[in-house]
Amino acid sequence: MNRDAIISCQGLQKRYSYKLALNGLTLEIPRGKIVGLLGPNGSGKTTFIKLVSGLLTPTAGQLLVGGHRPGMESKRIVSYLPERTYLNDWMRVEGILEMFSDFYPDFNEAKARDMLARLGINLKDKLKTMSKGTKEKVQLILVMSREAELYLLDEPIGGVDPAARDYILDTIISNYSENATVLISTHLISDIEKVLDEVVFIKNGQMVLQSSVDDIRASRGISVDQLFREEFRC
Ligand SMILES: Nc1ncnc2c1ncn2[C@@H]1O[C@H](COP(=O)(O)OP(=O)(O)OP(=O)(O)O)[C@@H](O)[C@H]1O
Repeated sequence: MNRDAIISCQGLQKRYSYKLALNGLTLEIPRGKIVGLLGPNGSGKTTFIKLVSGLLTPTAGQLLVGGHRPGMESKRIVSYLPERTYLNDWMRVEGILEMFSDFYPDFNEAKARDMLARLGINLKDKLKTMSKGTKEKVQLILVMSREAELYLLDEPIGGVDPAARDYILDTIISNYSENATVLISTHLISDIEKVLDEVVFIKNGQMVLQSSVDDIRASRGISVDQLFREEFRC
C-alpha cells in the first residue's frame, strides 16, 4: 500500500446483502491530479466514493485515504459532493455559507462568495426555489471552496446546461489547491475530459484501466469518450 498516494486500495470489496458492488478493487490515485472515475451504470463508482468518504465501510480489503484508514483523520481532508443533495431545501444560500463556515475550519467563505457572485447566484435565494442546475452549481461551489486535500465529486454537473459547464469546469473544478486531488465520477465524459489528467475505468466492481489522458490520446489516437464507448459497448 502506497501511503503517499491520496487514495490507495487493495482487494477492496463492498457487498450490499446479495450484491457484490466492489469486487476486489485495487488502485492508487496520486496527489495533485484531476482524475475521472468512469464506468457503466452499476459498476461501483458511487460505492467507491462513499467508501473513500467514510460513509460506508468495506466488506473486505484495504483502503487508505491520505495514508489513513477512513475515519476522523481522513474525513478532515476530504470534501465530498454526493450524488444526491444533503442540504436542507428551505435554507437560503447565505445561511448555508454560514453553516459551512461554522462546520469546516478549512472553508474559504470569500472564495465561495466570489464564485457565487460570478455565476449570478443571489445569496437570499432558497435552494428549494432554484432550478436543478443552479442548485448543483451552489453545492459544487461550497464543496470546492474548502481547502481540502481530496475532493470527491459524484456526478457534479449533470443538470447544468452545456453553456455553463465549461465555465464551471474552468473556474470551479480547475481552481483547486496545487497538491490536492479531484476525483470526479461522471457520464459527461466529452465535456469533462478536457480538465482530466487521468482516468480510471471500472466495470463490475473492478478496475479495467488506469491511464493518463495524454497517453490515451497519444498512443491510441482517440478521446477518452471514444475509448469509453469502445470499451463498454453494449
Ligand atoms: N444500498 C444498496 N443496496 C443494494 N444494492 C446496492 C445499493 N447501492 C448500490 N447497489 C448496487 O451496487 C452496484 C453498484 O452501484 P453504484 O451505485 O456504486 O454504481 P455506479 O457505478 O455509481 O452507477 P451509476 O453510474 O448508475 O450511478 C449496483 O449493482 C447497485 O444496484
